[in-house]
Amino acid sequence: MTTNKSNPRALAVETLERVQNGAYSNLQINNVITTSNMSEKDVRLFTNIVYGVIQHKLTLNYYVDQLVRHADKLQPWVLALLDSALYQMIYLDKVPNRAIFDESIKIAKHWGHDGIRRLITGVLHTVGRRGLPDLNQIQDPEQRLVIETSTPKWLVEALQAQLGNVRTNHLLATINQPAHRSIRVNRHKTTPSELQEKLVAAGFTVRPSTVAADALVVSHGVAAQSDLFQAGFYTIQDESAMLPVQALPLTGSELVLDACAAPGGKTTQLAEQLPTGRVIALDLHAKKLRKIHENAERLGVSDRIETQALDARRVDEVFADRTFDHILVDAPCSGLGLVRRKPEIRYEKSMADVRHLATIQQAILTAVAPKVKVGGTLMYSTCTILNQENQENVSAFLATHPNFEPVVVPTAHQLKPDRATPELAIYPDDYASDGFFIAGFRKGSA
Ligand SMILES: C[S@@+](CC[C@H](N)C(=O)[O-])C[C@H]1O[C@@H](n2cnc3c(N)ncnc32)[C@H](O)[C@@H]1O
Repeated sequence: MTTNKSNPRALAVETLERVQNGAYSNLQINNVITTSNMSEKDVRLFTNIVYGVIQHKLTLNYYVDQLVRHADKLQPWVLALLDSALYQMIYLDKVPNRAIFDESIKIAKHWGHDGIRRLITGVLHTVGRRGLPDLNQIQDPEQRLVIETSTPKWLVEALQAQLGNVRTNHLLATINQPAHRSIRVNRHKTTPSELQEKLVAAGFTVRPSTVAADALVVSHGVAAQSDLFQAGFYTIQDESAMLPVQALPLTGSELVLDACAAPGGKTTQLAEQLPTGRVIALDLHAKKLRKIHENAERLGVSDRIETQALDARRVDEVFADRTFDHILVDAPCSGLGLVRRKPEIRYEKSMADVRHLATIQQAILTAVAPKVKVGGTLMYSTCTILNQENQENVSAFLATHPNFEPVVVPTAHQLKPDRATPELAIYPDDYASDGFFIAGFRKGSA
């Protein structure tokens, strides 16, 4: 199938087909944008259609099932075309139906045979005349929530059990809103107010974060394309992801283990605060370590970082007990807190994955615990929002490690005071950041 490189709708259908076949949406989107010759306005439409269809996938599938007999037999590209046309009709107020009809039918004609053109024309005209199938026909309230919010049943049930129905409804009603775009100020080179001034002078709109002390929130401007980024004045990182390092009591000369470190967002954050200290950064995958070096070079802190490919569950083979002043375990996790940025993540995981990851997380915590010096801190974090990978791991760790006690996670400057608890769970609808979880443990004795 060949696509005109400047047609945002055709490129969106092609991209959606690839995502249906297992490709990552953010990588595909970046790839298409860099190789296409779309205008800025068309890039926005293309991105909006791809993310929008993925965000509303279960809702759109429901409509297609109601509107097309044997929808399960449709070829992936035909389904992607129907989904993207319906998405535009339902969710994009500013795009006239005429344009959606004409463009979709043109794509159907270009790629398909006449039967497909007739199918697409028929479906779009039916919706134009009679409106959409009514979601209230779905009798079971839980199934209705699954379809309305496009969230798999297992995840709806897990959230309801954890948060209750009211909070779950609020969270699911907001997961398709955009997350803040934020950057972390490189304290090794500048200060938040100085960088803010420089960015404003370069045409950006930025404000200090209410979540993390070293974060600025960018509402206008492409942070990854600025000369200030290339010169290492900041790194791109979510506000909530800055909190685990911010919560460590660093004085500047410590030896810190970052047990699950690539691509190095937190390794470099640690290094920026250790002028006379050192970070040992581990990752299971050797090829990911290169990214840590690239980031550290750009930020000017590479001489404070040592990397090593190692399974964190095997630290005992390499390091003596009580080697590190502090240890950070930013664990491999299901990543459900990133749902605003990676909308497909909710369809890719299952409760079995969550439980499997929880066993790995516990094994990592157990393996690294002896390597913390007495009086040092073991900081645990994930970018997920389910208790199974968070609070349940904390309870299991404390139950089996009586020599550790929970420490209050002193968070951001303006977080709600009632959040100053031993554990900090941030949900995506709290501050429009990624969902994150942080818990700290201080070692009281060997
Ligand atoms: C959540 S990511 C870390 C993100 C990183 N801390 C940052 O801030 O940029 C988890 C990382 O753990 C690594 N990983 C997975 N299993 C591991 C293990 N058993 N030991 C060490 N690293 C592991 C993954 O390759 C992945 O890079």
